[in-house]
Amino acid sequence: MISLDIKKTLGFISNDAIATYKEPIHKAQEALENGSGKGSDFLGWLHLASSTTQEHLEDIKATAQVLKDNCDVVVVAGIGGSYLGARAVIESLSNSFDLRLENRKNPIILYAGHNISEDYLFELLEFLKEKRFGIINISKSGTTTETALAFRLLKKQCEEQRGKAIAKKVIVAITDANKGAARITADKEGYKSFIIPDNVGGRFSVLTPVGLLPIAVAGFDIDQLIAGAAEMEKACGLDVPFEKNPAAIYAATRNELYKQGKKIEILVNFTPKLHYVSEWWKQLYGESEGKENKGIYPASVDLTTDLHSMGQWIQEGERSIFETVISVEKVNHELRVPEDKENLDGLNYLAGKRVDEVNKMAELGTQLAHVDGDVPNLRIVMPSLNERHLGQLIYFFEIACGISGYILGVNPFNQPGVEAYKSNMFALLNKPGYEEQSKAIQAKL
Ligand SMILES: O=P(O)(O)OC[C@H]1O[C@H](O)[C@H](O)[C@@H](O)[C@@H]1O
Repeated sequence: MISLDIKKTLGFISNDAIATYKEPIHKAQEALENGSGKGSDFLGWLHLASSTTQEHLEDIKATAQVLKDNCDVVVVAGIGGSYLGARAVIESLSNSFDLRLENRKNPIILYAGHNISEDYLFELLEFLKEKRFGIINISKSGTTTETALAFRLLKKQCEEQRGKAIAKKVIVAITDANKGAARITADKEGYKSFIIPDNVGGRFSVLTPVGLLPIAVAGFDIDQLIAGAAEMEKACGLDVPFEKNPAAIYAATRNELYKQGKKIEILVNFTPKLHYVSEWWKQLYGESEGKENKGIYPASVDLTTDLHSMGQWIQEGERSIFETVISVEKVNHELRVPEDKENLDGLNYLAGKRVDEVNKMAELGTQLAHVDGDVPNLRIVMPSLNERHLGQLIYFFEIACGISGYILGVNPFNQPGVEAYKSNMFALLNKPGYEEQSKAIQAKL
């Protein structure tokens, strides 16, 4: 089971200060459970894992099998909550050189619809030429421009390359039950489709087919992922005492640090496999808390890589940061530093040691240095990187986010600010219906 260690924050905030959150956090938890808080239309994620049926998982696995049988490459088209969760799990569990592996059992997973780069899309379509590829088109609203644009291009190429009949088999839609262009297209074309429940917002949707289908196509165990999340649901339940509830302690600690002027939380890992877990986490916390002119700014670094770029700032820059380190206890492979007779590099003092031992000492040394540099450190310990622990981590962050947002006093389940760039873009592109905004924006240029 993953666990949380906040000892290295206690030189900055006191246990007593954390204890003052006991009552408000209990109230926040009750509000989540009873649906009496802000944004209560979007609490479908709260008991999603424990209420997921085997039948639902089998349906997803069967669809994944169709894609596996018929595709060498599957493109996941989606943005924000419609791709980050899947990518976080897939990249955590995949071989670091997955794209280069031959004799594959599972399709290569590629991503699109998360940018509007012409070069990216051109090069993707070039790569897909003559490949047996399929598409998972993911959009809760079914109207997101980035995703719709990529899907239009991908669908055309898939149909031209593989024929309409096969295209219909290898294109799957994950979207709203009734609304949006993605739903209309899926129904008209007869694609297999999955529904994103109304009451699950994009950034909380990784344990719906949004995350589960791509993860299953990539060959990972979605039963274990859901089982892990359900375990964490129990560990963070309303009946668990405050001191024993990791999500409550995380929410309390980060809110207290924020109150003490620590405005930026940096999520830290020591393995590049977790890079997209940080990207997923940034959306989860950024969109949930960053509103009404408040909210901790969620940032991330990959270490030790970024110690050689951002390390200086973290050690000695403005003291407005704290870190949450995700520490993986046991790595999956064993590699020891070889003895070298000449020892030209002076590394013989490490001979015989596991590479991970070196990494762990880098981690410990970094933590101590940063704490000495006045950067409070939280530590989330993952026993190992597998589906079960990732499921636990996902739910831990989700429930802590709901609680934390309520403590902050915001609605953690909306994202009104995201619309501003969209309406400007539509106005600039003269989208029908935006005539007034088009005129107004032209006057600003
Ligand atoms: O799933 P979609 O409706 O396409 O939305 C994709 C993403 O973009 C939106 O603008 C929101 O800010 C995100 O919360 C969402 O995850």
